[in-house]
Amino acid sequence: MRVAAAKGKGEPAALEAEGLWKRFGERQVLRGASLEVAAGEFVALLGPSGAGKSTLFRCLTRLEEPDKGTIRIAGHPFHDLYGRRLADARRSVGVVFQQFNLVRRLSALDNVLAGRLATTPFWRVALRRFTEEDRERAALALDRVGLLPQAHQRADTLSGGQQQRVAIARAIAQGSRVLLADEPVASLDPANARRVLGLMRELGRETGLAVLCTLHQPDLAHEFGDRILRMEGGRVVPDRSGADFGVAAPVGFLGEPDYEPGGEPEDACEEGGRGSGRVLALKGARPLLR
Ligand SMILES: Nc1ncnc2c1ncn2[C@@H]1O[C@H](COP(=O)(O)OP(=O)(O)OP(=O)(O)O)[C@@H](O)[C@H]1O
Repeated sequence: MRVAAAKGKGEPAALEAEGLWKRFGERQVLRGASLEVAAGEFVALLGPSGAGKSTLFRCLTRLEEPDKGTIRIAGHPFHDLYGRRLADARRSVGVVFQQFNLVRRLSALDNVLAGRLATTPFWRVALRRFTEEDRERAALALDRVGLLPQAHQRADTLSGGQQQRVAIARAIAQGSRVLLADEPVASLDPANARRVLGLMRELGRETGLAVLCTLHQPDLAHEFGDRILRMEGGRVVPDRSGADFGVAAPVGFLGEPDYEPGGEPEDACEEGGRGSGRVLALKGARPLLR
């Protein structure tokens, strides 16, 4: 079974994993985990502690090698790349972790510039001579997450929420098509958690960034997710707990309709493409299965 994204006809998913298996010693953690995330979609992944969410994420970035299975980014195979080609392709996948993954003693701007490393010759990095274009791109990304005034502030003096926003800016600056966020709000207070999740969702809608985000709080998953999946028995399955929360429509519909006023949700759904996942969710908050 594959948990499919709502996307346009013939359009590849931004992220597609199929049949991922991963074993650590006697412990079979992934047992054929499959999922898709469409461009612009925010998919929340729930699951109890130890279910294998972080393992899945590490496999999706190839920080951990899956024993079996395929991974595609925008339709291009990612699972069989090595060396320079893997490093280049990794730029397409931004990451935000629970433990703020910034270089603590570097400024916010330098941390965002680090996202440009894959495209910058080594001598430029060694001499910290980034091009004007790199600097402008990094500054624009910081501006987008509301942190331009903190550009020269050391990362370890920023609040937790600000650090996560820097990590998001780094993904924007490196031109990622997919953002993998592994419990990005676990260490944040509720207001900051909502701000970070809201930012990721907005970016998806503005730029087509596909977001896969693990969460421990089902209420946040229901508030922000266009679709909600769950890790169970080493596989990814649709989350069935929506009814528990009385979820009918995702917040995007309540606050930011993205189809023609007066148009039927079903019309938008038939059209497919960006945004159709959200409208599809209106038809019952049920993910597509194929
Ligand atoms: N490198 C490793 N070596 C051995 N076992 C591992 C390794 N990484 C993960 N595991 C095991 O795999 C299982 C899944 O761990 P994982 O961190 O993926 O779960 P999780 O769903 O992310 O949990 P949590 O929500 O608590 O972060 C656990 O039993 C864990 O001990």
